[in-house]
Amino acid sequence: QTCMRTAIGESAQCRKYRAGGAMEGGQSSSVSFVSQAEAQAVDEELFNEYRFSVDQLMELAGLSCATAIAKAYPVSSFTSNLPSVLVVCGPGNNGGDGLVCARHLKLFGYEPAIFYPKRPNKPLFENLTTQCQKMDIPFLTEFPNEAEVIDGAYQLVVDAIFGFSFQGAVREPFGTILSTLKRITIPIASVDIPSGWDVEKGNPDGIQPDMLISLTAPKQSAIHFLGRYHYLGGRFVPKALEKKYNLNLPPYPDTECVRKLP
Ligand SMILES: [K+]
Repeated sequence: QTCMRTAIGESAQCRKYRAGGAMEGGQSSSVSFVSQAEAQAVDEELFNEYRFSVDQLMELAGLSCATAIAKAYPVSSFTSNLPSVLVVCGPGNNGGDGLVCARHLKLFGYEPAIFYPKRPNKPLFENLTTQCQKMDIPFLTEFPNEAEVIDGAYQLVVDAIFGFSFQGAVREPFGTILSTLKRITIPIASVDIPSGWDVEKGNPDGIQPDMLISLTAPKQSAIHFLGRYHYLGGRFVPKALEKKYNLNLPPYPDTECVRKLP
């Protein structure tokens, strides 16, 4: 199957929205909202056919997240000198994006702290962890389970718990973490997908982030995103791959690694 979108047929139209207006020749450009299977197929192809390494794409993904956060919540917009950001990292690559994002946030002048309860036993994640430690980014040993404590200590939470491979009921310790994150009042910026949301259907009872950074292409659940800032990041998709999956990615401005979506 060369293009899974073909199998989705007409209904795919419902999952597209206007992002870039009309293209040359009168054809409209609208970014596609991809299914979980499509997101995984694009991911596999980037690694297996296009020969990218996970480290490469994770670096660009995490940098995109930090860049989008800096655009939506500039350091100068906070009253405290160093805006503190709690970055919650999950057990897969979404968590890896969170580690990279934290490192870039630190370089951008934020004061990140990381909670990383389930660490994969792989050099990639160990190296990302060491890089953060050596940049004096603290790792919390316990999650503050009172919403008020988080509200008092931080200005923003980065949700890098689950991405497009999330499935089924949330297992601990992430169930407790997500139920606390539902009660905080400071904004949440979600990496790729609001954690705990079904990748396609969303989750009306889940966390409601203020910001979503869709990586590669928005997933179908992004239709249910009601926050203020929706950004597209991960400017690494080769044109042929974009065409094969009819991603219809809107153009990024000049050399930017992110762009705002309506
Ligand atoms: K996430």
